Amino acid sequence: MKVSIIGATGYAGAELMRLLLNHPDAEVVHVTSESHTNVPVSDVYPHLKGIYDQKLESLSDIKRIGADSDFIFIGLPAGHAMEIGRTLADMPTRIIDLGADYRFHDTAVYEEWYKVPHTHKDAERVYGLAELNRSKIKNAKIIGNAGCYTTASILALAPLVKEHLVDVHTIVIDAKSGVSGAGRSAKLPNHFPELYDNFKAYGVATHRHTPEIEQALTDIGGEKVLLNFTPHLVPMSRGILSTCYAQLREGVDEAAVTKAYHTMYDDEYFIRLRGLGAYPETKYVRGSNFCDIGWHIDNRTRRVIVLSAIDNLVKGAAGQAVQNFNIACGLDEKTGLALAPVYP
Ligand SMILES: NC(=O)C1=CN([C@@H]2O[C@H](COP(=O)(O)OP(=O)(O)OC[C@H]3O[C@@H](n4cnc5c(N)ncnc54)[C@H](OP(=O)(O)O)[C@@H]3O)[C@@H](O)[C@H]2O)C=CC1
Ligand SMILES: CC(=O)N[C@@H](CCC(=O)OP(=O)(O)O)C(=O)O
Repeated sequence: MKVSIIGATGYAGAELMRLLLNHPDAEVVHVTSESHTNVPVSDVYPHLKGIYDQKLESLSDIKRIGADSDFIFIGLPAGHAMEIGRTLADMPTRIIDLGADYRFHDTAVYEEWYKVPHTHKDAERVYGLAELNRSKIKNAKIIGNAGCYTTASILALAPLVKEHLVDVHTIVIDAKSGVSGAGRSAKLPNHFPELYDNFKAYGVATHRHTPEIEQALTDIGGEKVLLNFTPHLVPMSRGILSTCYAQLREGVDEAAVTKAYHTMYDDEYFIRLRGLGAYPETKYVRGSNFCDIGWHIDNRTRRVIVLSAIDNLVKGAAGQAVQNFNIACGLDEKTGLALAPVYP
């Protein structure tokens, strides 16, 4: 398969290159950047020297790049992928967007939270969270790859919501991310003295991943979900730990909770059930496509507390995109992704 990466100079793009260059069924034919056009990508990312020295191109010629690619992976800020999707709409090229443009069923929700008009409302698109949407991803023209905090949080809560074990109006998600989640461009809150030896929340009650998590959990349980989501920035480069709380429905016990996780995930290679009482850590998944999940029950408050850990750049972005690519190509989902985490 010939694949191209739009926005290859971003962190998600760089991680896509790492994974796709090692993928036995993918050939990376075009990589783009507007700020480093005509420069070898290995000048921007010296860790790729001698492995991939392809010159970066501008996306101004996206039709030619599209015509030369079976798949286009897009790693641009929100609001840019839909223009590409529209331009390539009549071509056979398939699109995997790592941003948010194609994640919502209702583009009005996107417009409300992302504050930009949606310009490709009638796009044939599917939500790209493999464990939930495999059959639709298989033949999709456009895959809206799930977000990073959202992947960790949805996977943690899905079995509880699916089996109706919790009151869906009581869900609280407290998530922590490494700073690569914010992208490569310089921003004051991510400047070393602001970040190092510090721990801070942001986006309280306003973060854009809130409606995405609500949409997926509503789809799974069939009951409208409204929840609280609070993200935090941690002074590490990669990783997300999501701590999710919900009130158990009457009569639900430890055994029912544990059974729900095993029923949903026992056959999922990338979900590692660490079990009741376990403490997943970001370091146990670093550089890999795994999502580790552990659950706890507080019998005093009748709350279930679920912990999930992912690498934001892998299962939260590029790895998930490659998993979706594998499904869309009819390949084994693990192709190019059977990587042990980097430890320590
Ligand atoms: N980082 C993460 O953990 C995750 C990121 N994502 C999503 O992936 C996408 C990329 O994120 P990330 O890699 O972190 O972002 P970065 O900021 O690191 O990279 C952004 C990329 O987009 C390009 N770009 C920026 N502005 C424009 C523009 N106006 N027109 C064309 N190209 C532009 C940049 O290229 P250049 O400046 O060289 O032209 C660069 O290649 C986003 O939608 C993000 O939400 C999803 C999940 C996790
Ligand atoms: C730490 C940090 O800043 N994280 C980003 C995560 C969002 C992101 O990268 O976008 P996706 O929606 O494509 O996952 C943020 O909070 O905006």
